[in-house]
Amino acid sequence: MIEFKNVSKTFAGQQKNKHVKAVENVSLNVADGEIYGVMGYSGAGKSTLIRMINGLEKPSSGQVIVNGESVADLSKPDLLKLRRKIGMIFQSYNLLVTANVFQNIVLPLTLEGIDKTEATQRAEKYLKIVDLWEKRDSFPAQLSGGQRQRVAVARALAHEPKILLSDEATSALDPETTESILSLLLKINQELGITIFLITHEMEVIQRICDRVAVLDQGVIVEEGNVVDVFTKPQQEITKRFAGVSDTLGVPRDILAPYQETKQLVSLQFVGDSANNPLLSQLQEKFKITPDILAGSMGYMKREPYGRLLVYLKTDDRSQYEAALQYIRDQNVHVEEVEV
Ligand SMILES: Nc1ncnc2c1ncn2[C@@H]1O[C@H](COP(=O)(O)OP(=O)(O)OP(=O)(O)O)[C@@H](O)[C@H]1O
Repeated sequence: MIEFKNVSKTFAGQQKNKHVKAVENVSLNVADGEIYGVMGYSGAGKSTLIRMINGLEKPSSGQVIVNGESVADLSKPDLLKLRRKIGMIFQSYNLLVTANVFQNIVLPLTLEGIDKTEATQRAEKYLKIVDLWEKRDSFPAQLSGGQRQRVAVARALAHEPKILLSDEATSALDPETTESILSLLLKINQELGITIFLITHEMEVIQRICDRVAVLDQGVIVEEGNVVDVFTKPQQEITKRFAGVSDTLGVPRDILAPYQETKQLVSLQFVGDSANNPLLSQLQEKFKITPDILAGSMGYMKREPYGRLLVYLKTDDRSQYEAALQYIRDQNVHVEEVEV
């Protein structure tokens, strides 16, 4: 549905002959119905990348192909048609402040030439989907950040797009509101079949809703794949930083130092069914190991339960320890020894 073929984008810099390579030789494929996330720190090139999908930026080389058509080669009218099939939401919502919620949806539709009855019906339908029908007469200033983003989502959906682009849509929201917007995006993807392409610097966003992820560093994709694989077995340093795998789940290193002597401090990651296994009590039973839990977290990776634990595997018998590690791996739990 969306394909980047060896795409690079270079901007002229402020000084003569100083060019900025915002995106470099990016190739990726987003399938119909997928939620695809691009993650990277500020300045990595995420905005440039997403803006090439709806032709707001043109590649310096390579091609961005949407629905089989090269975006940069489209005529003006065809580009406009394509943009109608692509909705976009932003961190800053971009609502009309002088219009109420209902008008915020209806006005852009009528400007596009859709008749008033149809526009009104769509506004009602999509405001109900985002659960804001009761707020239809309110103005943006009277809404919370999460509600404003819901209006923006309804406005995008009212154009009945096949693709929704999300540019840091939850970055300005608190964790609870972020969760409600992310579950809305999941619902839209599943119930309306809309393909979602999002950019973010928040790992939680990727983990919660994306099927696949690309990690962008200085314009280059350094790692790409299924979200569970990328986060449980990150290859690149930057991905590890995002995933916090080599991390100690926030436990200060001086607290961990005494555990480090025996080198039996491990981090465990459980996904899906393995999250429900009583693994630690099995270690005790089978290997006479006393696990000391130093930190832990539990959440979801998309719909799968996902847990992490930082555990000290207490035993004087090194061979039992090694056997326990193997046993943990056999239970499909990802285990890594932690260096403090
Ligand atoms: N129009 C432009 N002219 C010159 N340089 C630009 C332009 N747009 C982006 N850049 C540069 O390209 C690089 C990538 O910027 P981009 O905005 O795509 O990154 P980003 O990952 O979206 O960052 P952020 O999360 O901070 O928005 C940066 O070095 C930026 O300064």
